[in-house]
Amino acid sequence: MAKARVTMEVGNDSVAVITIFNPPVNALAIPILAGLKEKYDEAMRRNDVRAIVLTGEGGRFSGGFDINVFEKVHKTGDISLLPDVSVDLLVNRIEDAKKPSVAAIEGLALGGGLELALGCHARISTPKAQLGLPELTLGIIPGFGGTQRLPRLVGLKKAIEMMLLSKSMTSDEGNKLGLIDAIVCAEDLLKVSRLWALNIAERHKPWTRSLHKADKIGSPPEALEILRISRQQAKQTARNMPQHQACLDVIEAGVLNGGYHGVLKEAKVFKELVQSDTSKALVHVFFSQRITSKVPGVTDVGLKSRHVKKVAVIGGGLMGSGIATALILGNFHVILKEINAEYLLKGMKTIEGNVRGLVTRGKLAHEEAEKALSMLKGVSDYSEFKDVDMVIEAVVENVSLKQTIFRDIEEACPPHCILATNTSTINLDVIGGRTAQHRIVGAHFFSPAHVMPLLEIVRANKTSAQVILDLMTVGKAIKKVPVVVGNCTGFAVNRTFFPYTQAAHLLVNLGVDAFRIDRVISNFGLPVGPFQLQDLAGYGVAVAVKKQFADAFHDRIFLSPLVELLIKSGRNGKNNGKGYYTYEKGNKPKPDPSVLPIIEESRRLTNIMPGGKPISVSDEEILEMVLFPVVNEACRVIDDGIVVRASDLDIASILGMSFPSYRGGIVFWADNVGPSFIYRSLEKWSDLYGNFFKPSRFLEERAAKGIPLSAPSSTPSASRSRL
Ligand SMILES: C[C@H](O)CC(=O)SCCNC(=O)CCNC(=O)[C@H](O)C(C)(C)COP(=O)(O)OP(=O)(O)OC[C@H]1O[C@@H](n2cnc3c(N)ncnc32)[C@H](O)[C@@H]1OP(=O)(O)O
Repeated sequence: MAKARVTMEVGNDSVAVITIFNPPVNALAIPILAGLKEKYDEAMRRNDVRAIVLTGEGGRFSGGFDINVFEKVHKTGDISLLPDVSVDLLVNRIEDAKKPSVAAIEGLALGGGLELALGCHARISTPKAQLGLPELTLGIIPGFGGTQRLPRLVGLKKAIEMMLLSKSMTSDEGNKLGLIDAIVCAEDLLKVSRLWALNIAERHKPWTRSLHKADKIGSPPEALEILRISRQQAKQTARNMPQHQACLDVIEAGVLNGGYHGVLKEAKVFKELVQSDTSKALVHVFFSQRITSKVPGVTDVGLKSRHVKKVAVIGGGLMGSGIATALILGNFHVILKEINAEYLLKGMKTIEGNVRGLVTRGKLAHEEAEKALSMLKGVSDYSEFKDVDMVIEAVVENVSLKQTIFRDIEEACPPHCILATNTSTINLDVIGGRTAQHRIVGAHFFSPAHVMPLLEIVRANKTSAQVILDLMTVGKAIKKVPVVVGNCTGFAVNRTFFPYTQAAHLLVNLGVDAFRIDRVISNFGLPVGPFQLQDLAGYGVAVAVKKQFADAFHDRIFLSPLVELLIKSGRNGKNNGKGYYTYEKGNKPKPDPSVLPIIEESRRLTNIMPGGKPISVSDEEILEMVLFPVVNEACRVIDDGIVVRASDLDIASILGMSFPSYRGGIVFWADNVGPSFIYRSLEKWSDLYGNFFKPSRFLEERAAKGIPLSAPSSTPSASRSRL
């Protein structure tokens, strides 16, 4: 690969074009920043340069500061690896220079990339460029002056929204708000930018130093009110994360004491946050998410994905209609099959509702919705299956029904057609039976399928690499993050998190309050606790899943009768408005005290409270007793080779189970807590409360040797891997 560099060319018009070259996103790596300083110094020195145009090679301005540097800081603890850019380059060399700069933006300008552009005296962009400051998603704040200059260009409210929600804007919107001075086609970008730069030099166009602008941030009382409201909102939406409040503090410093003061404070806070646990976790997530698309034996063997145009979805229930929605939104022709006209109509209506709901919430344009719906066709037999490229079966979790369907579709579909099942727990080898095994694959979506970002792609013994690659491509096209996993009961995510609900039930039967457990877990950062989650999923799912796991992992199951007792008493969770909580339209779910006698009945039946008395545990112990068994199962999943690498399980836990991303995922979090502590705790509880807590061999080994759970195994993976 060509070396990262910054070039400068001076034209006959006396404009120096400084270009960043660091594919694929022109990240601002240390040598790039050094190159920029050097070229700016040269441009200032040279008498034949009157103005500067700053741009990026290859259709992208810049994706921001090189995130690899943060990773290095996290690994070494050496904060001096971060260069001084904000004052040294942005303020001194660009903004306060005696020659004007114009940013010529194509494709994207994100993070430090946009901040470079903000330091310039004008910005010209191509249509549809993506402009944003997504630093908070990395646990940090903008560090090259973005917290100060963006509010001064687009207004405080908009800038706060862009930074706190990491929401980018298009050049069109930027143009309306004052971030972008002109929009031109890519062919004209440099020509117009050069002229613009010269016009600034000749004072025909304004020489704007955005750090010194004050007209868009309002009076201090107005600004402080906006900041107060934003702080309140961030308290609700960004619990347990320091960067949101820190960002608002830094903005406030600039509002009250001037932009330059704000820049200095920003630089200080930026460095502190880079060293925070949140940043370590979120940078880990950034790279781990990208590495999921590298699957040994699939993406490194020279295969090209085949073109999938038409997909059949079997089953128009909650999952099937969600999957069909995601597919039509991704521009795939979809055939939805149901067993009769009534069910079909219901499925089609759900899909329509999903799509129109996006329009109502402003997430989809009306025309896009109409186009998506035109890609959908409902059928009640297999006659239309003769030219489909992929089938995704999404019927109820019934083994014999699924086996029949797979026999039928093998006959009805063309030989190249991929045969996928959306089962969430059933072993693929059981479903497929004698079906052409190389074509069978698991396409495990998470509910609601058109919203949740994870697609677990399950590779059975004989699934071909081509089929995996094709499904990965389809997954990406419908904006999912595909994670390829091996075949076993529950696959990677549900298997890992099965002990989560089990542990919660065990604790309740030991006398701990169910609502307290839910509170502890949601304070930790999961959106809802295990009992509310059970309410949301419906108890039918809980019963079916328990059976699957009891069959597969009988050595570590806790059989609580509680869900069956709830069903017997006429409860079915959110579905019928009655679960552990009560559900009324427009109100938050409320703990239902009338569930307590049912819980008592369960305790009486299991009779596991030591001495018949509830155990006494702290909130911290509750958290550990629920999550350490999950870590324990994660260890088995890693040890069995169900995931390619431990970090895949981090991404799967975040995107499939809503494990808080700022804790880095289940394995990353466990390594932070310490395998040895987790091992000792599980061992203690297994002595007290039984086999459910028994530490796995993998955890025991790692704890004894002091090796992180995420470290690659020394055993050759080929002997163990199910992938
Ligand atoms: C001081 C400053 O305020 C601090 C900062 O600037 S922090 C950085 C802020 N910028 C960001 O957060 C943007 C991060 N990047 C992205 O969102 C996306 O990569 C993108 C929208 C730029 C491109 O997306 P897409 O085309 O799908 O490509 P994607 O697969 O994500 O990335 C391509 C490669 O570029 C790398 N990359 C992307 N942005 C990078 C960055 N800022 N630094 C280092 N590497 C980066 C990715 O790791 C990936 O590497 P790989 O091919 O080895 O896996």
